[in-house]
Amino acid sequence: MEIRARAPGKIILAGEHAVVHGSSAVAAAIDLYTQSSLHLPPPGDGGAGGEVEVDLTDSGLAFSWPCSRLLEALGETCRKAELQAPRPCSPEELASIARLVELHEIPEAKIWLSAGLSAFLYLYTSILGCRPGKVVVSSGLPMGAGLGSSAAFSVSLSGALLTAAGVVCAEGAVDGTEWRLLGKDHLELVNTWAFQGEKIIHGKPSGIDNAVSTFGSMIKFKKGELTNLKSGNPVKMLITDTRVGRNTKALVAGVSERASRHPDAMASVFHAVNTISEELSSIVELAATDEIAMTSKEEKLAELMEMNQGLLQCMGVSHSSIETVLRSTLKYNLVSKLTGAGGGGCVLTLIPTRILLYLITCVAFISLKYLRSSISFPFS
Ligand SMILES: Nc1ncnc2c1ncn2[C@@H]1O[C@H](COP(=O)(O)OP(=O)(O)O)[C@@H](O)[C@H]1O
Ligand SMILES: C[C@@](O)(CCOP(=O)(O)O)CC(=O)O
Ligand SMILES: [Mg+2]
Repeated sequence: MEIRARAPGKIILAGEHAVVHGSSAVAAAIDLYTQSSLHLPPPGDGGAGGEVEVDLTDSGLAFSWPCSRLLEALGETCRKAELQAPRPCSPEELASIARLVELHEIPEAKIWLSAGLSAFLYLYTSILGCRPGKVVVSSGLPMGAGLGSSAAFSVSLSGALLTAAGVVCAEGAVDGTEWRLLGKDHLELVNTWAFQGEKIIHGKPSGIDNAVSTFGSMIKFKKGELTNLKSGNPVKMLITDTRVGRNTKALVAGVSERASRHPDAMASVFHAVNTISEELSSIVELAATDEIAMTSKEEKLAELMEMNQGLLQCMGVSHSSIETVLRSTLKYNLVSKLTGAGGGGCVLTLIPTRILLYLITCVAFISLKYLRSSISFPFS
């Protein structure tokens, strides 16, 4: 039996980090996905002699554990958890999982994979028990770059595993693709499991990344509550990857440490971010029908993004590579902000309609010129 599930990455338009401390944030799914393909041998095949395998195709590494070894190390977990209400991974269980991951020598340059492997082992053994099987993971998302690869990994894995366990199943088709969607209740369950995976990778996630990866579209998120945002006119964003690697867990912990050193100052910063996210989400929802409204909507969005970036600098999560992108885009009067945990990773630049119209006019002018010269050429 083979089950395939995919989940998208995301951008955060406003509110990263502050959302961990209770502020609102706004995020949107993007069309880059992580896909998990689960292969299960027929029941009875492999048995106690079988293995649990994971093939991480993007990093070119594969790992496996004999089922008997997993059963010995995890005991209770391997008797399968209550699937409708996942329990958090206890520190003892996480330590046992970490020891299982350490059985493999992961190259130093790819040691960051160990958090993903721990999340994999937790999700697999909690949902399917110590049953043999193989998962092949592939992704179009850069890892550790702020586009939510950790959440897309946990969501796609949870989707495939819960489908195999028979507790969720796909319903309607996604327009124009070979993919089918899960119903609302099933998505809720996938989201709850994926959050447990994110906790293993991030330490203290807000839940926004797994929520937007599970439910898609554009959302406002505050203290676990999700509101779908209906955006009349889509805004265009350029995503620049600084290619500076960083780790969300460390950056989130750094902000919490700063908050405990300066509780009042940081509470004001988080409050300001909350106001920005609230205003941004209401602007997104304003149905812009004509050109003037769209322009003023973009101007407001740009200003809010600029203010949010300033507050992210206050939190200590910007980086010289991010500042370079900010300066470069500012030369063209374009506003940018980091997205995700910062410290490197990706930067968003709002591309206003005026620029798009300008580009379209340029392309039209060039093709017109080209047309003229190609027509006139034989006569000249
Ligand atoms: N396709 C994948 N295969 C294995 N691990 C993954 C994959 N995608 C994400 N991860 C795990 O998630 C981590 C990156 O998550 P994080 O630091 O939160 O950055 P982001 O979510 O912005 O990409 C990786 O170091 C790895 O442990
Ligand atoms: C910094 C944070 O707000 C977003 C992290 O996103 P990413 O892992 O950098 O894609 C953390 C969180 O909300 O869990
Ligand atoms: Mg992440």
